[in-house]
Order: sequence, then structure tokens, then C-alpha cells
Amino acid sequence: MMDPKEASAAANEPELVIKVKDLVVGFGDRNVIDGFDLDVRKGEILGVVGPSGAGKSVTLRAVIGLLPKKAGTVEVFGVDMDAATPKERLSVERRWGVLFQQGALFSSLTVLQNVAMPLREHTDLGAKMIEDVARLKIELVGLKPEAADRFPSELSGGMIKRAALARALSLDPDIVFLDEPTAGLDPIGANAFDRLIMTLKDTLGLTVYMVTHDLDSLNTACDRIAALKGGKLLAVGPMSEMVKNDDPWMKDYFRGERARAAGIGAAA
Ligand SMILES: Nc1ncnc2c1ncn2[C@@H]1O[C@H](COP(=O)(O)OP(=O)(O)OP(=O)(O)O)[C@@H](O)[C@H]1O
Repeated sequence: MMDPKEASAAANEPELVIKVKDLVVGFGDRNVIDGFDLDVRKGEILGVVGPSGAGKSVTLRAVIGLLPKKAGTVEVFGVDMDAATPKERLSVERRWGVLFQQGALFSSLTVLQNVAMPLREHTDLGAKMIEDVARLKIELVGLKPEAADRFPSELSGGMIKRAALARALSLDPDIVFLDEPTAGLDPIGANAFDRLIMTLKDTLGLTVYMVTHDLDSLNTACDRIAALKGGKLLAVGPMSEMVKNDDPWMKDYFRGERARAAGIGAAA
């Protein structure tokens, strides 16, 4: 039996949904990610930041298996994704949704058809049920019902992000990966998107892995922040720790003029 002290320590440990260990990712001789560990806790919004070219998107793509690793392991829901059988891997992959940087909707399909696509590919649901579920997801992300029949070219940037999020949510994922979801949105649209993510986290219990440059998103939406630089993890923790970090890039980013404008210095 577990020692009562150990049991209570285990009860206080956050549950991890993703465990990245000793990750190395590179192209040719060049390693973009040069060995780091990163945990993602169940039900948190983790913001991943770092200078341009630091490898934030590369890390995200390696975690979801779109880029090969040179070394290291990625465990999702306790499954080592490299050691897993194709069937095990697929069952884990079905538990996450991804929103890529450009939204990546199919331009020749309506919003409804875009959102329905993963349901058509991965479930045995009938056409009527697929349409009903897709319409529900469209409503869930705050789009009007009429948006379902529009094509991506007829939507604003904010609506495209929402439609792409509806598609990422179509299979009721436990985790969503977001690559710069508020890039290109005006501050009001970006703030509304952050609020939506926070509401979805609270109501659906989602875990969110979000690459972002947006200081407002980091400040208002993220429970913890992971900062990457030079292929390494510089720091991970809440905003209150980020603002104390003395690395020059961190100081500039979290204590500079833009951070102050976002009210970050004041919160620390
Ligand atoms: N397929 C690829 N082949 C070669 N190099 C690549 C490839 N994908 C990314 N890189 C390189 O890896 C580095 C990290 O890129 P990545 O897109 O992850 O940066 P990032 O931190 O997301 O930057 P940004 O904030 O500008 O989006 C860059 O130097 C990029 O040129």
C-alpha cells in the first residue's frame, strides 16, 4: 500500500496529459530544438512563447507527430507515441484537435462542410447527425447559424479562426493545439477569442497548448507559460515568475514597453 505521505503528495501532483522528454528536433545538421522537457497539465492553458524562429511551431508539430524527432519521447495520455501501435496512436490522435497558424480551412468548402469533414472521416455517424453536430460546434464557437453556409473567402479573419476552431473541436477533443490563434486579429477580436478559449476550457475541461506572441493572451488566458530560446526551454511557470526572469529576451519581452501597455508590469 502507498505510504499516506506519498499518497497525499501524489494527490497534489497535477495530472499530466503531455510529457515531453529530452526532445531534439532538427533539419539536416541543424538542431532547432536541442533537448528539453515540457509537461502539460490536465485542464490548463499553456502558452508557448519565444523569439521568432525559436522553434515554437516546430515543437508543436513534433509533439503532434507531424515532424520526426531526432531524440526524445512524447507521451500523451500516458501513451509513448513512438512505441505505440498505429491503432493506439490513432486513438490518442482522435483526442486532440489542432488549429494551425493560417486557419487552414478548405477554401472550396463551406464552413459547415469544413467542420463536418473530421466527423465524416473519423466517425460512422449518418449524414444528418454529422450536420447536426457540425452546426452545434459552429454555434459553440460563437458563429451565427448563417455562417455555416458561407465559404472561407466570405468570412472575416476572426470568423475564420472561429470556424477553424469549430473544426478542431468537431471530435470532442480533450486537448487543443493552437498555433498563434490571435495573430492577425484586432485587439478586440483577439480578446474575444481569448475569452472563448477560456470559456471552452472551463465548460469542456479542455487542455490548451497555445503558441502565441500575444502578451494580452498570455496575461489573461494562460495558466502557465513556457518560454523557448536557442532550442532550449528558458523557463516555465505562471506570469508572476516570467516577469522575474533575468534573461535579456525575457526581460525585454515581459517587462518592456508592450508588456507594460498590456498591464503586465502592474500585475507583477
Ligand atoms: N521544414 C523545415 N525545414 C527546415 N527548417 C525549418 C523547417 N521548419 C522550420 N524550420 C526552421 O526552424 C526554425 C524554427 O521555426 P519555427 O517555425 O518553429 O519558429 P517559431 O518559434 O514558431 O517562429 P515564429 O514566432 O516566427 O513563428 C526556423 O529557423 C525555421 O527556419
